[in-house]
Amino acid sequence: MNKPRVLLTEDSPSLAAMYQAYLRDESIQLEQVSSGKETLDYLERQWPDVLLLDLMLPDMDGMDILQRIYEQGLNCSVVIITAHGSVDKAVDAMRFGASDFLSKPFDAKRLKVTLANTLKIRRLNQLVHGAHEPNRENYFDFVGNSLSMQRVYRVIESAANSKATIFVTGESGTGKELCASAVHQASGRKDAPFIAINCAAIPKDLMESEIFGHLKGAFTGAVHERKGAAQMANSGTLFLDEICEMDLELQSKLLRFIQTGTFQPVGSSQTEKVDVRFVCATNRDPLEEVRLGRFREDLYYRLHVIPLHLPPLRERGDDVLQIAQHILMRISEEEQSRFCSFDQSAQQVLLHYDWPGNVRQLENVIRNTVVLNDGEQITPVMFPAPLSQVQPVDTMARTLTAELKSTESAVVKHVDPLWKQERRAIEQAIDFCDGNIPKAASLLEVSPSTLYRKLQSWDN
Ligand SMILES: Nc1ncnc2c1ncn2[C@@H]1O[C@H](COP(=O)(O)OP(=O)(O)OP(=O)(O)O)[C@@H](O)[C@H]1O
Repeated sequence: MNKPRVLLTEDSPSLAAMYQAYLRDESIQLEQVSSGKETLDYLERQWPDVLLLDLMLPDMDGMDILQRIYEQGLNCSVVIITAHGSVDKAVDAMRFGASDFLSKPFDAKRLKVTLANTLKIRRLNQLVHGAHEPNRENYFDFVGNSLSMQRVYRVIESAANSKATIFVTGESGTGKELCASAVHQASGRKDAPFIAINCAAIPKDLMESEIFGHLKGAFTGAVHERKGAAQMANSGTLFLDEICEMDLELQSKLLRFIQTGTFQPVGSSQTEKVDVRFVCATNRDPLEEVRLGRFREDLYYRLHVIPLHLPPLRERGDDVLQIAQHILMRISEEEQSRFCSFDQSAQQVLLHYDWPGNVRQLENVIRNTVVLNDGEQITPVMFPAPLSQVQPVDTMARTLTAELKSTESAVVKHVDPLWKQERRAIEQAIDFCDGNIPKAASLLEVSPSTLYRKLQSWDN
């Protein structure tokens, strides 16, 4: 299990060092920042489980930070640190959702107990919240109510309203773009544009202009000024699919854009600023790509704020049937076909196939079946290969039972006498040892003379 993440906002270096020393042995990931701006920057990128927030900051009032967390509904518990005796402030802070407060000066024990209590209450709240969370049959365009997908829906739901980047991983065809679109639709940005860019599909030379736009005449063929995805996604969400395929040079420009929100269209010396929420996705292992030098480490850490893994279809249990039915109805309508269900055996095939291409492959299989066949109910023979070669489980069970029965009857009907079985075993051992009788005898754990004697008796 991941250790809880705790952010300490304390501008005094000596106090920060002292609190860090107090918490050195706790099982937490502790990070520290020194100003209000650093805290807000951090919260844009990720949420700590607990924020230990000093209210007296050099550049802003800690209450403003607390208020922002409260208004944005960020899922982060806040313990405020107040100057000695400022009880009113503490009361105000509790009104804005602070979980607890620490009045300076406090000792190690007080800090540890407060933090432990806050984490405990947080865990309990999550449990209670989880228990009351409805199990969703669908979520935006997702179909499926498996446990693994409930977790995905929950992460999208809680992260949607923050600006933190969501990094979606998962095999090809698992619904990563669907996920990005759900994040957008669940967020306060839903009325602004959702712009998706596939970093693998656009030629390297055009990618920069695709993201940042270009001025007229910026390069050969740039006959008109053109807006890029960054400008089009202003106030909305920018989805960067297959992010690991992006050229390294462009990765550094993207990093700058993410850090500052500013960029220059190709051919322009003017800087533009936009407000964009990023979601990115890859079907590769991003850390492995970092290790291989194909994905910038700093960009990885900038983007990998809220990781979200989409499980492959084969790990979603019965979801495959619900998704298949949903897709069948859609495709039947598009193709004006009469198909409206799968028979029992076809359902068994769908459930037991491995789906290496996930939902996209399922879609292709269903379209192929609907287009090339006619009827109301899909049966296994209608499926294209390799599905048509998958034996439905009931057929598999019947075959297995038949095989077992034939083996049983073979045992019952053809029991060889012991001397025959012994002879067969000895002959096999001698064969195995290329006629070397002492060796065969040693494998059979008898003396060579026993073998010679038996061989002689069979000759007679
Ligand atoms: N749970 C689901 N319910 C219904 N349809 C789904 C589901 N998951 C994926 N799909 C559909 O499957 C297809 C593939 O989904 P999507 O393009 O989002 O996958 P992807 O992971 O982004 O693929 P790739 O890695 O190849 O880019 C889409 O048509 C999408 O609508």
